[in-house]
Amino acid sequence: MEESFRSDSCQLLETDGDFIRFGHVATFDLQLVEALSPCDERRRDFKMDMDIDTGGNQGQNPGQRGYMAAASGPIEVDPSEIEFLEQIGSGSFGAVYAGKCRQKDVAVKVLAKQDFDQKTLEAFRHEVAVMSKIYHPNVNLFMGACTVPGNMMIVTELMRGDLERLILDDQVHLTLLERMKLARDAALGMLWLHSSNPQIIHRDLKASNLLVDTNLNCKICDFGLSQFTPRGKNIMDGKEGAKGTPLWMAPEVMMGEPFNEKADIYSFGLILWFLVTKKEPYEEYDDLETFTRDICLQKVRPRLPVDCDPNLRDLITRCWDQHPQVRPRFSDIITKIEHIMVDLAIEDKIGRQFWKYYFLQKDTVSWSDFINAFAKLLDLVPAIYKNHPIAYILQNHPEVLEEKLRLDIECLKIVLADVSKNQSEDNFVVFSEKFGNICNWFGPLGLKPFPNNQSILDKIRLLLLESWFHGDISTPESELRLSGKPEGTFLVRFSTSSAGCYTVTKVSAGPDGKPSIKHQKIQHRPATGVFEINGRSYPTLIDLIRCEQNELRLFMPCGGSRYQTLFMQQNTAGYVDG
Ligand SMILES: Nc1ncnc2c1ncn2[C@@H]1O[C@H](COP(=O)(O)OP(=O)(O)OP(=O)(O)O)[C@@H](O)[C@H]1O
Repeated sequence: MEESFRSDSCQLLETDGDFIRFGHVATFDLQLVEALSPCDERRRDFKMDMDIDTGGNQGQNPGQRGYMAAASGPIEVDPSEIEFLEQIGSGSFGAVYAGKCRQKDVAVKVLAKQDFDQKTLEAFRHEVAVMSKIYHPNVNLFMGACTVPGNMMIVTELMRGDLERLILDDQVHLTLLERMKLARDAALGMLWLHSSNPQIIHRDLKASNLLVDTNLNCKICDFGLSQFTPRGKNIMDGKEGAKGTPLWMAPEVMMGEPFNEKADIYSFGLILWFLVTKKEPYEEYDDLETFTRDICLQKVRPRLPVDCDPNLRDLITRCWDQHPQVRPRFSDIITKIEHIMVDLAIEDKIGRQFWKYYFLQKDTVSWSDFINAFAKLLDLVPAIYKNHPIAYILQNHPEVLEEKLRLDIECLKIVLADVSKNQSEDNFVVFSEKFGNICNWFGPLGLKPFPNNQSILDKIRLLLLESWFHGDISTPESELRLSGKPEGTFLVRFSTSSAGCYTVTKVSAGPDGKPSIKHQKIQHRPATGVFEINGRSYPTLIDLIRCEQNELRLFMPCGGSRYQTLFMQQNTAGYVDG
């Protein structure tokens, strides 16, 4: 039963083999070449390219080494230039190896079938030429190919692995936000393919065809080659699971009906479901006939978890809708995912709106871009300098800003900004998620006139002034700072496990009378701003510590908070009460 389920699927994979019309490549180049000046070197190159694309390969013997070298397709790679290392995957197409080519780490796909007839061979070469013209950061980089029968292989950039393995790996823990970022990357790559001329429909979009690099960037692979899938090679061994089966395939494709790029959108809906649930779709099916009937006629779809974000739920259900015309385009999907990503990163209502308004497409922004926008939101810049970005004023005319405001901004920067890995302009960046955390810890974010006359910046500055506040240190670090200190020494830090909460860590007497270090959570409801410990609530964290010091036996602040250096050179006396 299992066998027929899988082997039948390969017939379904081959319903339509000519969605890319090869002549388009030449037409496209012709338009470009006309735009070039007659003496432009590229004109000559394009001419050669066209000769090849239109079959004018005079003097070249197809099938000989050198055929592709003249085309504008991928660089022809001689098999002797490839050093094969270990096998890293296998698919219907053949085996994939990690390797080295011209001293660069690469992935090499060796075609299982090497004895194509002449027509298929030509089609394969054209296909490879089209693929080699796709350059997008979310499309696996095509580097070269060997198109000589007997040694047919494709060389691409080497990635860390595929999305399926990554998500199903128990050792890897990615937040839903990180998983949505992967989805957005994939959608960006797919939008590029769908918008290409000729349009490229993937037709075999699934988690194992999405590759992930060490920085968790996701890239599309294996597009445009599915018509070269050898019949009968879709049968997977038990270990590989249900790859190459119709699991991810749109109903219209399964039924052999005409289809368009919306078939990829259906598959993408399943990928989103996979990212949400971290489960293979349709694990309960092992019979193709039942499966096809249920998906195509009964419109069965995988079950979404009850706690799934409603916007994500809506997006997924529209993607896998039975009717292709109802399914959104990748451009809409990307915008929807971006909204969902901001919603996941930032709970605070105003914080969310702010980030969507200024930075919807970004999950990281430079500190100067952030503070310029944030200053506008909080109306921080004095009226006469309204048209100047605050980052510019801070750098060039700091004297025009009140000293208190400058200190406020320093305080915000120290809790919010991270050192940029990419050396951005000012070396500091702000992550949407960190901004969301700051809103949770110090929010809710109010606008002018500020509630209780305190802006979020006032709240941050006042807390950082307290020598017991150590902010973003880990549990082991807090224990290290308190070790050997007398009973009653304490510090307060951000909770690492509960959004918006804090932890008080103190030295107290253990059961044997010896000092031991204890951690206790301070609940904080970001929406109301109330702080709670042992059932008692306070309007601020400072009030809580002041009022609870006897009850909790908090007698001596632990030194060493990095924030204290901010106040050393400042005359902070006037700012203590806001
Ligand atoms: N560039 C690459 N870098 C790292 N791993 C890769 C690369 N290309 C492919 N792989 C690995 O090899 C596996 C097989 O790749 P391939 O694209 O040939 O098959 P598939 O898409 O998984 O299956 P099928 O061909 O049946 O659709 C991928 O799932 C991935 O784990």
